[in-house]
Amino acid sequence: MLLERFKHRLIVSCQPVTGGPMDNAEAVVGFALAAEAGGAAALRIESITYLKAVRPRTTLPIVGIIKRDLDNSPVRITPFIADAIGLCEAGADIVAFDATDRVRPANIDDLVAAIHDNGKLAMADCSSLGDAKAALAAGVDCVGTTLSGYVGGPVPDGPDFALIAAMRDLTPYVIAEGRIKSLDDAAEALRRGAHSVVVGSAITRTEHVTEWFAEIVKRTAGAADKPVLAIDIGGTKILAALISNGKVEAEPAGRDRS
Ligand SMILES: CC(=O)N[C@H](C=O)[C@@H](O)[C@H](O)[C@H](O)COP(=O)(O)O
Repeated sequence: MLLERFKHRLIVSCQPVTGGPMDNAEAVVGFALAAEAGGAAALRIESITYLKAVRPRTTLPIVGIIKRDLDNSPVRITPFIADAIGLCEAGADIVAFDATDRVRPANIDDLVAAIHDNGKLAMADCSSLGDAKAALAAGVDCVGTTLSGYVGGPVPDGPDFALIAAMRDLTPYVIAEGRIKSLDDAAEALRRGAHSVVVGSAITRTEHVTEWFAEIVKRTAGAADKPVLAIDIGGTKILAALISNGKVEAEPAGRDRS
């Protein structure tokens, strides 16, 4: 089964920042081939144009999506049946779509039927356990935590590990996705029961990664001039730099929805 090809493996989402210098087919193909060279077992590609550019260059399974900004619905990921069919025809192996319980142009049953009629697998991008339950009842092949944190309120800093674990009680095919930014995050997702892990921004949104580093470097400026405390623990001397409020903070919260 196709899902077994990326069991306990990495999926790289190759979605550049919209309108940025990497937002072109050449760069997306470059990201995809670099991800494959680095050991990714599958790719997530947005738009028919980029899917058509990447498809002939790799045999890795591709999760295809189309993003749209609609006036009458907050649903962005593969909102229409025609989008799902277009992705199947352009060579996606799996079609992912927004499976949230919000006003939507196409219902989930019809999306799943269209994807399956075209011989492809359906992935539900969920925001909650309820979304996952409904999507599995509609016959999706796998569920992702993709939209957790993106359906209202502030976007959290880290991944939704609790949702990964809760989904794992419903199906073994849980794709951990969303704000997985470090090696520890990826490992923790597996420990919580993820079938595979999607990393996007931390690998293929150069602007975001640069911003994370730029911010921490800026915030830590002057730290070398602050007093350094030597702590003796069990005979081992540990030097703890006293930086502003006493800790070096992690990267700033993500803000981009591209
Ligand atoms: C919320 C939404 O629209 N997520 C999108 C879904 O395809 C992408 O913008 C994300 O980059 C992708 O899910 C991977 O997540 P991260 O970039 O955090 O590793």
